[in-house]
Amino acid sequence: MSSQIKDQEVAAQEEIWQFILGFTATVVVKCAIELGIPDILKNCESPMTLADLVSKLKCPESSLYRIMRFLIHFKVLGNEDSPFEATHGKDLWGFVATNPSHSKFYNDGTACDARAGVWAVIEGFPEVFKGVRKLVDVGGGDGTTLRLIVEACPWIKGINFDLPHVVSIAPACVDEDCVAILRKSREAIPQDTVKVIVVDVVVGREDDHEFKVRD
Ligand SMILES: C[S@@+](CC[C@H](N)C(=O)[O-])C[C@H]1O[C@@H](n2cnc3c(N)ncnc32)[C@H](O)[C@@H]1O
Repeated sequence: MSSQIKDQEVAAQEEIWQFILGFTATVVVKCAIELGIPDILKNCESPMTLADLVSKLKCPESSLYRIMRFLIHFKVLGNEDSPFEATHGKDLWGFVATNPSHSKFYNDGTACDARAGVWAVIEGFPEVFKGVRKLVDVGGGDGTTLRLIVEACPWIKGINFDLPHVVSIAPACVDEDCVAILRKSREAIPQDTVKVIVVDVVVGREDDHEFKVRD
């Protein structure tokens, strides 16, 4: 089956599911209003946890969790500022830049995640690395992902691109580079010899129904 026909079939399936389950949003919002959730949140004096809401409404926690997740995901409820920014007065990257211990904690966590997950890409999709001579890991943290890839594919030259406070303490076995080189390389290198490899979890996007590898 051609990928175009497959995409059309997936789109058609999504449309059918939309017809079948399209009533869900209306029902969840009705349920939230009947429970009085918007009023409770509007009138509370300090931030409420899910447990606070459960004890106030005497609802099963798992059901209330699903209702709240739905309302927040579809932006029926929510703040303009992220909770993190509201608490710390800056975004996560600004915060870790001035908190070295938190930065290390964060980098060690993402490195741990990379050690567990990057093999799925190296072993599951080895073809994406064929013909790649230089690989820039954008937001590559302490370089763990890049190091594993370069070890498995020694023909690749790795460039770890991240914020100065992260790159400055990353182990030195990967090359470091700067924003200008990254921007220029995208313009300068011929399209047929460049691959941008994105490995991430995508939530709430039209094409989030499949795990895709894109060049
Ligand atoms: C979720 S972590 C990913 C870490 C790594 N790629 C991995 O999978 O283990 C996102 C990374 O993006 C970096 N980052 C955030 N803003 C950035 C920016 N403006 N320029 C470069 N890197 C940035 C952070 O420092 C962090 O290391």
